[in-house]
Amino acid sequence: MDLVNHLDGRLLMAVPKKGRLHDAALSLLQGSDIQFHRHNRLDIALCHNLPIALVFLGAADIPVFVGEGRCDLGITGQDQVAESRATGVEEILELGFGKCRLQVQVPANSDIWDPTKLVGKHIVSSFTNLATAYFRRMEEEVYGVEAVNGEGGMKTVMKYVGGSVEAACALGVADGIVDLVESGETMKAAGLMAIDTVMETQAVLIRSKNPRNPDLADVIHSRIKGVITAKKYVLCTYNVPRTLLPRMHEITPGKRAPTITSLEDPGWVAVNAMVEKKKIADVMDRLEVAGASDILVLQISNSRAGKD
Ligand SMILES: Nc1ncnc2c1ncn2[C@@H]1O[C@H](COP(=O)(O)OP(=O)(O)OP(=O)(O)O)[C@@H](O)[C@H]1O
Ligand SMILES: O=P(O)(O)OC[C@H]1O[C@H](OP(=O)(O)OP(=O)(O)O)[C@H](O)[C@@H]1O
Repeated sequence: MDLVNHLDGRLLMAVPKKGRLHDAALSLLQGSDIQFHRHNRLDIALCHNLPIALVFLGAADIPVFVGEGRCDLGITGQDQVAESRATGVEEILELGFGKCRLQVQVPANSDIWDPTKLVGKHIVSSFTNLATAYFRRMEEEVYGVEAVNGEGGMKTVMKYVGGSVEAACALGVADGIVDLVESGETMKAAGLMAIDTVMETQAVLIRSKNPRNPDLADVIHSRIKGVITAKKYVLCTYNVPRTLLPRMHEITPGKRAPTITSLEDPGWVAVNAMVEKKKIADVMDRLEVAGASDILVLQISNSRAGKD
């Protein structure tokens, strides 16, 4: 198949080809009804039902390709967007997965508790741009802005390593590292402890500032937002005497406002309201105490809200 000719006029969407973000990104595409078949070993897949092609790339390369306008949309980590320093990229939607922290770590048995104590020492990271900017701030704290901008500041030595960054301290290559932490298991297993957070990150939908087909980019944005909202919320429905509505409104304000429907029984109403999944148990307890009955919780399989 002549893929290059088939790409003509299609919106190009970059997706992580492996790693932590891959599965969740594919699940979002599936929920958004972006249908494709990826041929064995091919990093480009044409969609059957939309004029889109998916481009499977490393998470770190995605902001670069989108920033240069070679791809129009992309899914990657906020950490990768910041590290890439890509200026042609807009972060348009936080996706709620791939949540972790980029942290400064040192050997757990070291007496370094303050990151300024690492100034002038050896640091290893896969995020050398973010780590360099961070240690520049530390150097400014220690030596003052003028000294660091002039020749006086002692430079922290930054070394790039593409993977297994946690091994650097044990190998004697680094005094500290800057790497991602989620559960902390990897850090603990490597005998390290975190002493500061450089940034919090999660997966994000990014868009080129000049997409090939802005209308289609908007449609995909909207579909993905619908899937995210559906995953985040449930629909809570219950019956309640109309007189109790003000209190109910406080407990279930809904996303915009709850829907109130009259019941055959005069004086009673039915209420429908979207509630964040993580709060639903507490909300049900409070509704019951406040006098609601017939409380039901329904999963939302997809959603589309108006503009915020
Ligand atoms: N433990 C984690 N928990 C949650 N999200 C993570 C975690 N580790 C990484 N991420 C997110 O996933 C992104 C990709 O990290 P991952 O380790 O999967 O790299 P990768 O795709 O294998 O890339 P590489 O080609 O550098 O190996 C990170 O930039 C970060 O946003
Ligand atoms: O705090 P934790 O839950 O242990 O997660 C942190 C680890 O996850 C990431 O690596 P990943 O396992 O994706 O593999 P990689 O080193 O090949 O990137 C990251 O680079 C850390 O090493």
